[in-house]
Amino acid sequence: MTAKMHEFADAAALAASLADEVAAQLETAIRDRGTASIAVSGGSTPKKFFEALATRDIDWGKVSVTLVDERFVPADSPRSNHLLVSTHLLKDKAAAAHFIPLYYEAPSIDEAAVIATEKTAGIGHPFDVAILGMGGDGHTASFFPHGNNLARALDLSRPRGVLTMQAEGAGEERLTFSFASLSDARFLALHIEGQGKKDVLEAAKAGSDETDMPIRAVLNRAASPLQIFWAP
Ligand SMILES: O=C(O)[C@H](O)[C@@H](O)[C@H](O)[C@H](O)COP(=O)(O)O
Repeated sequence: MTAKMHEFADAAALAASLADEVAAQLETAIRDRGTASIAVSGGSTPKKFFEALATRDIDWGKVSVTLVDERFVPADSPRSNHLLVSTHLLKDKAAAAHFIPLYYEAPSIDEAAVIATEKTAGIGHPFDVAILGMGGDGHTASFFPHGNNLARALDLSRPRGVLTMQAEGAGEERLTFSFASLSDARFLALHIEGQGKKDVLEAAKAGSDETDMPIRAVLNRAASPLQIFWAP
């Protein structure tokens, strides 16, 4: 599917524009189907976007928010994406949203992934909005280069759900929605910032090996058009 580039003068302008677009997408979903669902990524990039989206005056009580992926740490860990979203997004107007975490205390991460799949089964068929980030190694979600579960995670023939991932560049073990869960989001966006990430994107476009740069799966095989939001 094609990718459309949206470039902005700075991160603040990008955050405002992406927040407006996402709010409009969620409002349309609520109007058409009564509810809306959004999956957001963690990391450092989304903070300004989250802060802007939290102020948008939509019917947040009808919106389910979840994570594209999560480090296998409890919500009080500084590495937790749940903590990041609670701090920067689930406040102000968006405090009324229904958040579904991916991390659950369980005897193993595999059992936590089964719980996360069950807990999120009622949303995301497809997601109304999915916001992806990208690492400097070309990972997105927790689709890390040479990850132990990467082939399964990128296999669009597999069922929707949450998988585990271990990889050299990932730090903690990860929980991640599969590509099949994210690929057909009604609004599928990649939010990256800085010249370095733009260079990584160009390198990804110049090759085809998804094991080396998993973002290539999203660039080349996503079911929905990919909206790339970039600021210097
Ligand atoms: O849990 C995570 O870290 C994210 O979901 C991950 O996929 C993130 O989007 C990239 O690593 C980019 O992170 P930065 O925004 O910090 O560069």
